[in-house]
Amino acid sequence: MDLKSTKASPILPDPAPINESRPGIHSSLFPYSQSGPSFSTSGPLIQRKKPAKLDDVQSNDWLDAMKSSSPPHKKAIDLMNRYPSTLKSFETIMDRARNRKLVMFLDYDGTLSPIVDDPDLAFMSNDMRFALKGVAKYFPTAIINGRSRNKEYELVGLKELYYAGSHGMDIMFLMRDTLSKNHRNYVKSTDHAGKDVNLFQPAIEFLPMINEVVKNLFEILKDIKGAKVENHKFCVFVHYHNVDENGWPVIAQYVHDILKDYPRLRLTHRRKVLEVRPMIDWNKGKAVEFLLESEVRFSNRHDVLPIYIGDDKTDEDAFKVLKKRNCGYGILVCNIPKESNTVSSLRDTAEVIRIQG
Ligand SMILES: O=P(O)(O)OC[C@H]1O[C@H](O[C@H]2O[C@H](CO)[C@@H](O)[C@H](O)[C@H]2O)[C@H](O)[C@@H](O)[C@@H]1O
Repeated sequence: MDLKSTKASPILPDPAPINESRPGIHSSLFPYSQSGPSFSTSGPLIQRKKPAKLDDVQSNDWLDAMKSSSPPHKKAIDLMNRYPSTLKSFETIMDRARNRKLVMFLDYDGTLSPIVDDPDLAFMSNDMRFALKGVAKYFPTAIINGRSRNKEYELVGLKELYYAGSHGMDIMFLMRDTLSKNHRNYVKSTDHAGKDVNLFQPAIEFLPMINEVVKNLFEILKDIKGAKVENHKFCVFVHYHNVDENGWPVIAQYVHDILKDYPRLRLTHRRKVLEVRPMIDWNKGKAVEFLLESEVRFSNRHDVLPIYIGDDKTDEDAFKVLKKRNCGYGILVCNIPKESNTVSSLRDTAEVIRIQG
């Protein structure tokens, strides 16, 4: 990545006026949408009352999106024609890795730990930890996930890794004075071993706003049985895995009511999770480019072989970067057919352990 480009702000320009063609729902609730009022840090007044009508979410796509993002678990289908098993091409990958600097990127949820209904119980196995430690001994290894950086570290617990939390909006990397001087998105800090590190936080100006939203969501959803709000520093997640489907419209309306006052935050639908994050041009792919550049000075080197293993839609941004640069390998962890920018796949976390072993 061109270093100069990291100095340009990834913050998207102020949104345009409200989209009148979507009555009843604020257009900021659609990805990269355009919408009204300017940046507010004072925050809306949240009144904890049951939404009288559910017009906003019912007359729009919210409920449909919640349902279609949360289908019942499908039976595993053979993916081998579409994305052949990485286990089969592993020798080829290792051949290409000879005389090159391999750099490993991994997602956490669904990649290092199996997907479970309660996000607090998404632990990785000791076998996985052991395998990961083995990889990190020889190659720079980074975890890039939607959770907060601290949470990632708490779950993985290996000091020798790089951690990029909040979908890459909170990257910890080693000191490079040339990179870190006088930029508002760089923060000096220390890692878990007390070593000096830099943080790159492209959404740092959104922090007060996100904190307000977290507070309001906790307050308004606290009595909804099964609803869970997760604060992941630069993103917030509302899980409704354990909420009865009749309660989904109420959750949708509450979240909608809060977000309509924050046009610079966007909402995405994931499987039984609503996700709120800053509307900035930054994602896991940009985080990969950033780490490759800051840690291995990638742009001047042809001997670097990045491998990215992930299972989620958000990992596709990283797969796309590798594909566009025509370098390295994106590996999809998946046991159902879906569109992806990878060329090979692993079925589950057990296979992720195998290729690291
Ligand atoms: O980095 P990602 O792969 O995009 O995932 C980030 C999210 O991970 C967690 O949610 C996912 O795993 C949960 C535990 O297995 C599961 O319950 C949920 O359905 C998955 O979406 C985490 O809870 C979220 O806050 C993260 O955003």
